[in-house]
Amino acid sequence: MESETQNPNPKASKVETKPKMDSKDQSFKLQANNVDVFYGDFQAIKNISLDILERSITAFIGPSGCGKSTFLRLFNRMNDYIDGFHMEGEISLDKQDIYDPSIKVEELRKTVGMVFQKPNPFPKSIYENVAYGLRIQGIKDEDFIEKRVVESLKQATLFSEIKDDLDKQALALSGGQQQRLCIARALAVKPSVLLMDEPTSALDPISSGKIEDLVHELKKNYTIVIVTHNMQQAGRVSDNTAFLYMGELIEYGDTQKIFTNPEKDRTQNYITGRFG
Ligand SMILES: Nc1ncnc2c1ncn2[C@@H]1O[C@H](COP(=O)(O)OP(=O)(O)OP(=O)(O)O)[C@@H](O)[C@H]1O
Repeated sequence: MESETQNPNPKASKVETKPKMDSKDQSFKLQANNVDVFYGDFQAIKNISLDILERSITAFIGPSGCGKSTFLRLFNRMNDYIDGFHMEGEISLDKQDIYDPSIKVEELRKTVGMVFQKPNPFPKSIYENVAYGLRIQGIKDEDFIEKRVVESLKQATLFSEIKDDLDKQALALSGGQQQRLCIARALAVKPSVLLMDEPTSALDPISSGKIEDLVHELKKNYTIVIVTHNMQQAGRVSDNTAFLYMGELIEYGDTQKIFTNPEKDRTQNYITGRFG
């Protein structure tokens, strides 16, 4: 067996899995441990381990098809119903295995909310879109619902724009407003984690900027994981960045470091636009 002393640089190929903590009372909110994902015979995620800090923003970057969305969706079990999906390894939230048979997926998704690439409001009023998650929980107290709707719309920095139009069709809003509405809808059930899969890719630069500001603001109270193809965006909004390539985690750590002085050539080539 090869001993470490025979390897001149044993750390050269090791991938860091834990980001640096800002303070001692921060902890890891989400953890992936030796995770493999298969769609039928195809392996989309290859032995990824990675820890995500609470109240931080973590970006997943990498070329199309490298597994970013698949990996993101593991954290609220959105892949479960995909034909041929199979996972090995462990994903935990607050140190609890979320694939344990005792876990109720609906409960998990209250804690781990998701915002998708294309804004997808329901064909209902603005108010009812945000109230939806509360109503399906069986909450009937209208005063409580109204308070939560207003609070969530304010958090999503949409309230001032639509406060006189709460009964208006959500689909009549602009794309950027619809996306903020979807964020308000996700926030209304009081999650602690928000997964965002390319949340600004369908939006104009001004709307994208508003979402970025909002994400930054939400970090105070939420753990946010964002998939993005936009390098500038990853650099601007995230604290830590994970670079994936062909299903593998190539590099993970402080965003500024990844973007200015990455450890791996592949990361350097990707962030400087040489492929992807
Ligand atoms: N439902 C599915 N069935 C079979 N293969 C799939 C399925 N979804 C994704 N894949 C494959 O898994 C791999 C990872 O896909 P995934 O969508 O996670 O990548 P991605 O990095 O998010 O890509 P993009 O940036 O283009 O959205 C790809 O090769 C893709 O073709």
